[in-house]
Amino acid sequence: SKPSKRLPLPPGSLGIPIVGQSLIFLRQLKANTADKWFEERAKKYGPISKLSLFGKPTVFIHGQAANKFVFTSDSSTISNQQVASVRAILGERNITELSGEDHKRVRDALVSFLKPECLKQYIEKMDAEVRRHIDMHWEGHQKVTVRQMSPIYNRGLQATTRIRNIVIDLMREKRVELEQKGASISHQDLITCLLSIGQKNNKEGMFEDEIVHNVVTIMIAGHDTSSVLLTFIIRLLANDPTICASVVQEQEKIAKSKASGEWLTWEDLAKMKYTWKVALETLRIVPPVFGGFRKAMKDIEYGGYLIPKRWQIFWVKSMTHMDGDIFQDPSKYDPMRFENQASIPPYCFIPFGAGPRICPGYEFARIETLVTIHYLVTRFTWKLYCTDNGFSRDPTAIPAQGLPIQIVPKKILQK
Ligand code: HEM
Repeated sequence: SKPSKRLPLPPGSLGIPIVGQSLIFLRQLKANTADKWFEERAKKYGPISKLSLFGKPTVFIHGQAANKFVFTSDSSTISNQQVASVRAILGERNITELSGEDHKRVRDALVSFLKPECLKQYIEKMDAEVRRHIDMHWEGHQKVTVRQMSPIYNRGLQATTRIRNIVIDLMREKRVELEQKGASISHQDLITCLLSIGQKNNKEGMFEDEIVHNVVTIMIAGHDTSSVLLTFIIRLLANDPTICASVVQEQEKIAKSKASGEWLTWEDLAKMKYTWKVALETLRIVPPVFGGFRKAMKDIEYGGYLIPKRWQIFWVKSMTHMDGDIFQDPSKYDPMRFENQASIPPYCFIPFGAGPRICPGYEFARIETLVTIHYLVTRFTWKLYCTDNGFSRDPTAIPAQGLPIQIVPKKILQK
Protein backbone atom coordinates (compact mmCIF):
# COMPACT_ATOMS: atom_id res chain seq x y z
CA SER A 1 0.00 0.00 0.00
CA LYS A 2 1.06 3.59 -0.65
CA PRO A 3 2.65 5.25 2.40
CA SER A 4 0.71 8.24 3.66
CA LYS A 5 2.18 11.63 2.73
CA ARG A 6 1.40 12.52 6.35
CA LEU A 7 4.18 10.30 7.62
CA PRO A 8 6.95 12.48 9.07
CA LEU A 9 10.24 12.96 7.27
CA PRO A 10 13.21 11.40 9.11
CA PRO A 11 14.94 13.57 11.76
CA GLY A 12 18.01 15.64 10.86
CA SER A 13 18.69 18.72 8.78
CA LEU A 14 19.18 19.16 5.03
CA GLY A 15 21.86 21.78 5.80
CA ILE A 16 22.53 24.83 3.67
CA PRO A 17 21.06 24.76 0.12
CA ILE A 18 22.99 22.78 -2.54
CA VAL A 19 26.10 22.29 -0.39
CA GLY A 20 24.22 20.53 2.42
CA GLN A 21 26.65 18.32 4.36
CA SER A 22 28.79 17.36 1.33
CA LEU A 23 31.87 19.31 2.35
CA ILE A 24 31.77 18.02 5.94
CA PHE A 25 31.33 14.49 4.61
CA LEU A 26 34.26 14.76 2.16
CA ARG A 27 36.44 16.25 4.92
CA GLN A 28 35.53 13.37 7.25
CA LEU A 29 36.42 10.84 4.53
CA LYS A 30 39.78 12.48 3.91
CA ALA A 31 40.63 12.52 7.61
CA ASN A 32 39.38 8.91 7.98
CA THR A 33 36.94 10.03 10.68
CA ALA A 34 33.80 9.31 8.63
CA ASP A 35 33.03 6.10 10.56
CA LYS A 36 32.91 8.12 13.78
CA TRP A 37 30.77 10.77 12.10
CA PHE A 38 28.26 8.06 11.00
CA GLU A 39 28.22 6.65 14.53
CA GLU A 40 27.56 10.07 16.05
CA ARG A 41 24.71 10.67 13.58
CA ALA A 42 23.25 7.27 14.48
CA LYS A 43 23.47 8.07 18.21
CA LYS A 44 21.84 11.46 17.73
CA TYR A 45 19.04 10.56 15.29
CA GLY A 46 18.57 6.77 15.47
CA PRO A 47 18.27 4.25 12.62
CA ILE A 48 17.21 6.75 9.94
CA SER A 49 18.04 10.42 9.45
CA LYS A 50 18.02 12.97 6.66
CA LEU A 51 20.85 15.09 5.29
CA SER A 52 21.87 16.48 1.95
CA LEU A 53 24.77 15.04 -0.06
CA PHE A 54 26.05 16.09 -3.49
CA GLY A 55 23.04 18.34 -4.14
CA LYS A 56 20.44 15.70 -3.29
CA PRO A 57 18.15 15.22 -0.28
CA THR A 58 19.33 11.97 1.27
CA VAL A 59 18.37 9.52 3.99
CA PHE A 60 21.10 7.75 5.90
CA ILE A 61 20.03 4.29 7.08
CA HIS A 62 22.16 1.68 8.84
CA GLY A 63 22.18 -1.68 10.58
CA GLN A 64 21.28 -5.22 9.57
CA ALA A 65 17.65 -4.40 8.63
CA ALA A 66 18.74 -1.36 6.58
CA ASN A 67 21.29 -3.45 4.68
CA LYS A 68 18.66 -6.07 3.94
CA PHE A 69 16.25 -3.37 2.73
CA VAL A 70 18.92 -1.82 0.45
CA PHE A 71 20.15 -5.09 -1.02
CA THR A 72 16.88 -6.96 -1.50
CA SER A 73 14.24 -4.35 -2.46
CA ASP A 74 13.13 -4.68 -6.07
CA SER A 75 14.12 -2.08 -8.65
CA SER A 76 10.63 -0.53 -8.74
CA THR A 77 11.15 0.44 -5.06
CA ILE A 78 14.78 1.49 -4.99
CA SER A 79 17.26 1.56 -7.83
CA ASN A 80 20.99 1.97 -8.08
CA GLN A 81 22.36 5.46 -8.47
CA GLN A 82 25.96 6.55 -8.86
CA VAL A 83 27.02 10.09 -8.14
CA ALA A 84 27.34 12.09 -11.41
CA SER A 85 31.17 12.16 -11.36
CA VAL A 86 31.36 8.34 -11.21
CA ARG A 87 28.74 7.98 -13.98
CA ALA A 88 30.80 10.29 -16.23
CA ILE A 89 33.80 7.98 -15.92
CA LEU A 90 32.03 4.62 -16.17
CA GLY A 91 29.55 5.54 -18.95
CA GLU A 92 25.76 5.61 -18.79
CA ARG A 93 25.34 1.95 -19.93
CA ASN A 94 27.59 0.56 -17.19
CA ILE A 95 26.02 -2.22 -15.12
CA THR A 96 25.72 -0.17 -11.94
CA GLU A 97 23.38 2.28 -13.74
CA LEU A 98 21.09 -0.39 -15.18
CA SER A 99 18.06 -1.89 -13.51
CA GLY A 100 15.43 -4.62 -14.04
CA GLU A 101 15.76 -6.73 -17.22
CA ASP A 102 18.63 -4.62 -18.60
CA HIS A 103 20.66 -5.18 -15.43
CA LYS A 104 19.98 -8.91 -15.50
CA ARG A 105 20.97 -9.23 -19.18
CA VAL A 106 24.28 -7.39 -18.75
CA ARG A 107 25.03 -9.09 -15.44
CA ASP A 108 24.44 -12.57 -16.93
CA ALA A 109 26.91 -11.70 -19.70
CA LEU A 110 29.60 -10.50 -17.25
CA VAL A 111 29.05 -13.49 -14.96
CA SER A 112 29.56 -15.87 -17.91
CA PHE A 113 33.18 -14.66 -17.78
CA LEU A 114 33.55 -14.13 -14.02
CA LYS A 115 32.08 -17.44 -12.78
CA PRO A 116 34.48 -19.82 -11.00
CA GLU A 117 34.33 -22.57 -13.68
CA CYS A 118 35.59 -20.03 -16.19
CA LEU A 119 38.12 -18.31 -13.91
CA LYS A 120 39.81 -21.63 -13.13
CA GLN A 121 41.30 -21.37 -16.64
CA TYR A 122 42.84 -17.99 -15.82
CA ILE A 123 44.85 -18.87 -12.71
CA GLU A 124 47.90 -19.48 -14.87
CA LYS A 125 47.54 -16.06 -16.51
CA MET A 126 47.11 -14.34 -13.15
CA ASP A 127 50.06 -16.26 -11.74
CA ALA A 128 52.24 -15.17 -14.69
CA GLU A 129 51.07 -11.55 -14.35
CA VAL A 130 51.84 -11.45 -10.60
CA ARG A 131 55.33 -12.92 -11.11
CA ARG A 132 55.98 -10.45 -13.98
CA HIS A 133 54.92 -7.55 -11.74
CA ILE A 134 57.11 -8.72 -8.86
CA ASP A 135 60.11 -9.26 -11.16
CA MET A 136 59.71 -5.76 -12.57
CA HIS A 137 58.77 -3.74 -9.51
CA TRP A 138 60.01 -5.62 -6.42
CA GLU A 139 63.01 -7.72 -7.44
CA GLY A 140 66.25 -5.79 -7.10
CA HIS A 141 64.59 -2.94 -5.16
CA GLN A 142 65.03 -2.07 -1.50
CA LYS A 143 61.97 0.14 -1.22
CA VAL A 144 58.51 -0.16 -2.78
CA THR A 145 55.60 2.28 -2.53
CA VAL A 146 52.65 -0.09 -2.46
CA ARG A 147 49.77 2.19 -3.36
CA GLN A 148 50.36 5.42 -5.23
CA MET A 149 47.92 8.26 -4.70
CA SER A 150 44.94 8.10 -7.10
CA PRO A 151 44.94 10.47 -10.09
CA ILE A 152 42.98 13.67 -9.82
CA TYR A 153 39.45 13.51 -11.21
CA ASN A 154 39.96 15.58 -14.40
CA ARG A 155 42.93 13.50 -15.44
CA GLY A 156 40.86 10.39 -14.79
CA LEU A 157 38.06 11.74 -16.98
CA GLN A 158 40.49 12.47 -19.86
CA ALA A 159 41.97 9.00 -19.51
CA THR A 160 38.47 7.49 -19.78
CA THR A 161 38.10 8.74 -23.36
CA ARG A 162 41.48 7.29 -24.28
CA ILE A 163 40.70 3.96 -22.62
CA ARG A 164 37.28 3.75 -24.31
CA ASN A 165 38.96 4.26 -27.70
CA ILE A 166 41.46 1.50 -26.94
CA VAL A 167 38.60 -0.83 -25.95
CA ILE A 168 36.70 0.03 -29.20
CA ASP A 169 39.81 -0.84 -31.28
CA LEU A 170 40.33 -4.06 -29.33
CA MET A 171 36.68 -4.97 -29.78
CA ARG A 172 37.00 -4.65 -33.59
CA GLU A 173 40.12 -6.83 -33.60
CA LYS A 174 38.52 -9.45 -31.39
CA ARG A 175 35.37 -9.54 -33.52
CA VAL A 176 37.42 -10.39 -36.61
CA GLU A 177 39.38 -13.03 -34.68
CA LEU A 178 36.17 -14.56 -33.36
CA GLU A 179 34.67 -14.73 -36.86
CA GLN A 180 37.81 -16.45 -38.16
CA LYS A 181 38.45 -18.90 -35.31
CA GLY A 182 34.93 -19.51 -34.01
CA ALA A 183 33.52 -20.42 -30.58
CA SER A 184 36.65 -22.28 -29.43
CA ILE A 185 38.27 -18.95 -28.43
CA SER A 186 35.13 -17.46 -26.84
CA HIS A 187 36.56 -17.58 -23.32
CA GLN A 188 40.09 -16.36 -24.07
CA ASP A 189 39.38 -12.88 -22.62
CA LEU A 190 36.53 -10.69 -21.37
CA ILE A 191 35.88 -8.80 -24.63
CA THR A 192 35.81 -11.95 -26.79
CA CYS A 193 33.53 -13.59 -24.22
CA LEU A 194 31.06 -10.67 -24.30
CA LEU A 195 31.16 -10.48 -28.13
CA SER A 196 30.57 -14.22 -28.46
CA ILE A 197 27.30 -14.11 -26.53
CA GLY A 198 25.96 -11.92 -29.36
CA GLN A 199 22.98 -9.58 -29.20
CA LYS A 200 19.74 -11.45 -29.62
CA ASN A 201 16.35 -9.72 -29.27
CA ASN A 202 17.47 -7.67 -26.27
CA LYS A 203 17.22 -10.84 -24.18
CA GLU A 204 20.83 -11.90 -24.25
CA GLY A 205 24.22 -10.34 -24.85
CA MET A 206 25.29 -6.74 -24.92
CA PHE A 207 25.25 -3.83 -27.36
CA GLU A 208 28.63 -2.39 -28.42
CA ASP A 209 28.41 0.69 -26.18
CA GLU A 210 27.48 -1.60 -23.28
CA ILE A 211 30.56 -3.73 -23.90
CA VAL A 212 32.79 -0.65 -23.93
CA HIS A 213 31.27 0.92 -20.80
CA ASN A 214 31.32 -2.35 -18.89
CA VAL A 215 34.87 -3.32 -19.81
CA VAL A 216 35.97 0.07 -18.42
CA THR A 217 33.75 -0.52 -15.36
CA ILE A 218 35.33 -3.93 -14.75
CA MET A 219 38.82 -2.39 -14.97
CA ILE A 220 37.94 0.22 -12.35
CA ALA A 221 35.69 -1.95 -10.14
CA GLY A 222 38.31 -4.70 -10.27
CA HIS A 223 41.43 -2.62 -9.76
CA ASP A 224 40.50 0.04 -7.22
CA THR A 225 39.10 -2.57 -4.85
CA SER A 226 41.55 -5.48 -4.93
CA SER A 227 44.50 -3.08 -4.80
CA VAL A 228 43.14 -1.59 -1.56
CA LEU A 229 42.69 -5.06 -0.09
CA LEU A 230 46.23 -6.11 -1.02
CA THR A 231 47.69 -2.85 0.31
CA PHE A 232 46.05 -3.29 3.70
CA ILE A 233 47.05 -6.98 3.92
CA ILE A 234 50.66 -5.92 3.23
CA ARG A 235 50.35 -3.28 5.97
CA LEU A 236 48.84 -5.79 8.40
CA LEU A 237 51.57 -8.37 7.76
CA ALA A 238 54.20 -5.72 8.55
CA ASN A 239 52.39 -4.67 11.74
CA ASP A 240 51.40 -8.08 13.14
CA PRO A 241 54.23 -10.67 13.37
CA THR A 242 51.94 -13.43 14.72
CA ILE A 243 49.42 -13.25 11.86
CA CYS A 244 52.32 -12.83 9.42
CA ALA A 245 54.04 -16.01 10.71
CA SER A 246 50.85 -18.06 10.22
CA VAL A 247 50.39 -16.76 6.65
CA VAL A 248 54.05 -17.46 5.81
CA GLN A 249 53.80 -20.98 7.24
CA GLU A 250 50.69 -21.76 5.17
CA GLN A 251 52.17 -20.36 1.96
CA GLU A 252 55.65 -21.91 2.35
CA LYS A 253 54.08 -25.33 2.82
CA ILE A 254 52.30 -24.89 -0.53
CA ALA A 255 55.46 -23.53 -2.21
CA LYS A 256 57.48 -26.52 -0.98
CA SER A 257 54.95 -28.92 -2.51
CA LYS A 258 55.51 -27.49 -6.00
CA ALA A 259 58.23 -27.97 -8.60
CA SER A 260 60.28 -24.88 -9.32
CA GLY A 261 58.43 -22.53 -11.73
CA GLU A 262 55.18 -24.56 -11.55
CA TRP A 263 51.93 -22.49 -11.63
CA LEU A 264 49.59 -22.31 -8.67
CA THR A 265 46.42 -24.33 -9.21
CA TRP A 266 42.79 -24.14 -8.05
CA GLU A 267 43.63 -26.90 -5.51
CA ASP A 268 46.53 -24.83 -4.11
CA LEU A 269 44.21 -21.85 -3.64
CA ALA A 270 41.74 -24.06 -1.74
CA LYS A 271 44.55 -24.79 0.77
CA MET A 272 45.10 -21.07 1.50
CA LYS A 273 42.36 -21.05 4.13
CA TYR A 274 44.10 -18.97 6.79
CA THR A 275 45.35 -16.39 4.25
CA TRP A 276 41.78 -15.90 2.98
CA LYS A 277 40.54 -15.39 6.56
CA VAL A 278 43.18 -12.66 6.92
CA ALA A 279 41.80 -11.10 3.72
CA LEU A 280 38.21 -11.28 5.03
CA GLU A 281 39.21 -9.67 8.33
CA THR A 282 40.98 -6.92 6.37
CA LEU A 283 37.81 -6.40 4.31
CA ARG A 284 35.79 -6.11 7.53
CA ILE A 285 38.02 -3.45 9.05
CA VAL A 286 38.96 -1.55 5.86
CA PRO A 287 36.23 -2.30 3.28
CA PRO A 288 37.52 -0.92 -0.07
CA VAL A 289 33.98 0.27 -0.92
CA PHE A 290 32.82 1.90 2.33
CA GLY A 291 29.14 2.24 1.30
CA GLY A 292 26.96 3.43 -1.51
CA PHE A 293 23.93 5.24 -2.83
CA ARG A 294 20.53 4.14 -4.07
CA LYS A 295 17.49 6.14 -5.21
CA ALA A 296 13.87 5.85 -3.98
CA MET A 297 11.72 5.12 -7.05
CA LYS A 298 8.50 5.84 -5.11
CA ASP A 299 7.40 7.10 -1.71
CA ILE A 300 8.54 4.49 0.80
CA GLU A 301 7.62 3.98 4.45
CA TYR A 302 10.68 3.00 6.47
CA GLY A 303 10.74 2.69 10.25
CA GLY A 304 7.68 4.92 10.64
CA TYR A 305 9.10 7.67 8.38
CA LEU A 306 8.59 8.70 4.78
CA ILE A 307 11.45 8.35 2.27
CA PRO A 308 10.07 10.54 -0.53
CA LYS A 309 10.28 9.49 -4.20
CA ARG A 310 13.58 10.53 -5.88
CA TRP A 311 15.46 10.97 -2.60
CA GLN A 312 18.89 9.43 -2.33
CA ILE A 313 19.42 6.51 0.10
CA PHE A 314 22.88 6.24 1.67
CA TRP A 315 24.22 3.11 3.39
CA VAL A 316 27.62 2.35 4.92
CA LYS A 317 29.39 -0.86 5.94
CA SER A 318 31.17 0.25 9.08
CA MET A 319 27.91 0.41 11.04
CA THR A 320 27.64 -3.39 11.05
CA HIS A 321 31.30 -4.32 10.45
CA MET A 322 32.36 -2.42 13.58
CA ASP A 323 29.30 -3.21 15.74
CA GLY A 324 30.45 -4.89 18.99
CA ASP A 325 27.17 -6.85 19.22
CA ILE A 326 27.92 -8.51 15.89
CA PHE A 327 31.75 -8.70 15.98
CA GLN A 328 33.09 -8.95 19.52
CA ASP A 329 35.90 -6.47 20.25
CA PRO A 330 35.48 -5.07 16.70
CA SER A 331 38.73 -3.04 16.51
CA LYS A 332 40.82 -6.17 17.17
CA TYR A 333 42.32 -7.83 14.08
CA ASP A 334 41.25 -11.45 14.47
CA PRO A 335 41.13 -13.57 11.30
CA MET A 336 39.77 -16.52 13.31
CA ARG A 337 36.34 -14.81 13.49
CA PHE A 338 35.91 -16.23 9.98
CA GLU A 339 36.56 -19.82 11.11
CA ASN A 340 32.80 -20.28 11.11
CA GLN A 341 31.40 -17.80 8.62
CA ALA A 342 27.91 -19.21 8.95
CA SER A 343 27.76 -17.82 12.50
CA ILE A 344 27.87 -14.21 11.20
CA PRO A 345 24.28 -12.95 10.93
CA PRO A 346 23.07 -12.26 7.36
CA TYR A 347 23.52 -8.75 5.88
CA CYS A 348 26.10 -7.80 8.55
CA PHE A 349 29.40 -8.64 6.79
CA ILE A 350 28.95 -7.01 3.41
CA PRO A 351 32.33 -6.12 1.81
CA PHE A 352 30.99 -7.41 -1.52
CA GLY A 353 27.40 -6.20 -0.98
CA ALA A 354 24.54 -8.72 -1.09
CA GLY A 355 21.46 -9.70 -3.12
CA PRO A 356 21.07 -9.32 -6.90
CA ARG A 357 23.88 -6.75 -7.12
CA ILE A 358 26.40 -8.62 -5.00
CA CYS A 359 29.90 -8.20 -6.46
CA PRO A 360 30.26 -10.60 -9.40
CA GLY A 361 34.06 -10.19 -9.13
CA TYR A 362 34.29 -11.95 -5.72
CA GLU A 363 36.04 -15.06 -7.06
CA PHE A 364 38.32 -13.03 -9.34
CA ALA A 365 39.35 -10.91 -6.33
CA ARG A 366 39.94 -14.03 -4.22
CA ILE A 367 42.21 -15.60 -6.84
CA GLU A 368 44.31 -12.50 -7.49
CA THR A 369 44.66 -11.73 -3.77
CA LEU A 370 45.77 -15.25 -2.83
CA VAL A 371 48.17 -15.58 -5.78
CA THR A 372 49.77 -12.21 -5.00
CA ILE A 373 50.16 -12.84 -1.28
CA HIS A 374 51.62 -16.28 -2.03
CA TYR A 375 54.48 -14.85 -4.11
CA LEU A 376 55.05 -11.85 -1.86
CA VAL A 377 55.41 -13.78 1.41
CA THR A 378 57.43 -16.63 -0.09
CA ARG A 379 59.87 -14.27 -1.84
CA PHE A 380 60.20 -11.28 0.52
CA THR A 381 60.03 -9.96 4.04
CA TRP A 382 59.19 -6.30 4.57
CA LYS A 383 58.70 -3.58 7.13
CA LEU A 384 56.94 -0.24 6.94
CA TYR A 385 59.09 2.65 5.81
CA CYS A 386 56.75 5.36 7.07
CA THR A 387 56.05 6.96 10.41
CA ASP A 388 52.31 7.45 9.97
CA ASN A 389 50.13 4.33 10.11
CA GLY A 390 46.94 6.26 9.25
CA PHE A 391 44.99 6.44 6.00
CA SER A 392 42.41 8.56 4.26
CA ARG A 393 39.50 7.78 1.92
CA ASP A 394 39.45 9.33 -1.52
CA PRO A 395 36.91 7.58 -1.68
CA THR A 396 38.87 4.29 -1.60
CA ALA A 397 41.34 3.91 1.26
CA ILE A 398 44.89 5.20 0.74
CA PRO A 399 47.51 4.80 3.49
CA ALA A 400 49.53 7.85 4.49
CA GLN A 401 52.42 8.38 2.03
CA GLY A 402 51.13 5.53 -0.20
CA LEU A 403 52.56 2.86 2.16
CA PRO A 404 56.30 2.82 1.43
CA ILE A 405 57.91 -0.44 2.62
CA GLN A 406 61.47 -1.66 2.88
CA ILE A 407 61.83 -5.12 1.34
CA VAL A 408 64.39 -7.90 1.71
CA PRO A 409 64.40 -10.89 -0.68
CA LYS A 410 64.22 -14.32 0.94
CA LYS A 411 66.59 -17.11 0.05
CA ILE A 412 65.01 -19.46 -2.49
CA LEU A 413 63.17 -22.15 -0.53
CA GLN A 414 65.10 -25.40 -0.05
CA LYS A 415 62.96 -28.26 -1.31
C1 HEM B 1 38.29 -6.92 -2.91
C2 HEM B 1 37.75 -6.71 -4.06
C3 HEM B 1 36.35 -6.20 -4.32
C4 HEM B 1 35.44 -5.62 -3.47
C5 HEM B 1 35.58 -5.34 -1.98
C6 HEM B 1 34.25 -5.32 -4.26
C7 HEM B 1 33.09 -4.73 -3.76
C8 HEM B 1 31.93 -4.55 -4.49
C9 HEM B 1 30.68 -4.10 -3.94
C10 HEM B 1 30.43 -3.72 -2.49
C11 HEM B 1 29.77 -4.09 -4.95
C12 HEM B 1 28.27 -3.82 -4.84
C13 HEM B 1 27.92 -2.40 -4.65
C14 HEM B 1 26.42 -2.17 -4.48
O1 HEM B 1 25.66 -3.06 -4.09
O2 HEM B 1 26.06 -1.06 -4.76
C15 HEM B 1 30.46 -4.49 -6.16
C16 HEM B 1 29.87 -4.54 -7.39
C17 HEM B 1 30.56 -4.88 -8.54
N1 HEM B 1 31.85 -5.36 -8.63
FE1 HEM B 1 33.13 -5.62 -7.10
N2 HEM B 1 34.48 -5.70 -5.56
C18 HEM B 1 35.74 -6.24 -5.64
C19 HEM B 1 36.36 -6.77 -6.77
C20 HEM B 1 35.81 -6.80 -8.02
C21 HEM B 1 36.46 -7.38 -9.19
C22 HEM B 1 37.83 -8.04 -9.17
C23 HEM B 1 35.61 -7.18 -10.24
C24 HEM B 1 35.75 -7.59 -11.67
C25 HEM B 1 36.74 -8.32 -12.17
C26 HEM B 1 34.40 -6.50 -9.72
C27 HEM B 1 33.31 -6.13 -10.48
C28 HEM B 1 32.14 -5.60 -9.94
C29 HEM B 1 30.97 -5.27 -10.77
C30 HEM B 1 30.86 -5.39 -12.28
C31 HEM B 1 29.97 -4.80 -9.88
C32 HEM B 1 28.57 -4.32 -10.23
C33 HEM B 1 27.55 -5.43 -10.00
C34 HEM B 1 26.12 -5.03 -10.25
O3 HEM B 1 25.78 -3.83 -10.19
O4 HEM B 1 25.32 -5.96 -10.48
N3 HEM B 1 34.58 -6.29 -8.37
N4 HEM B 1 31.77 -4.79 -5.86
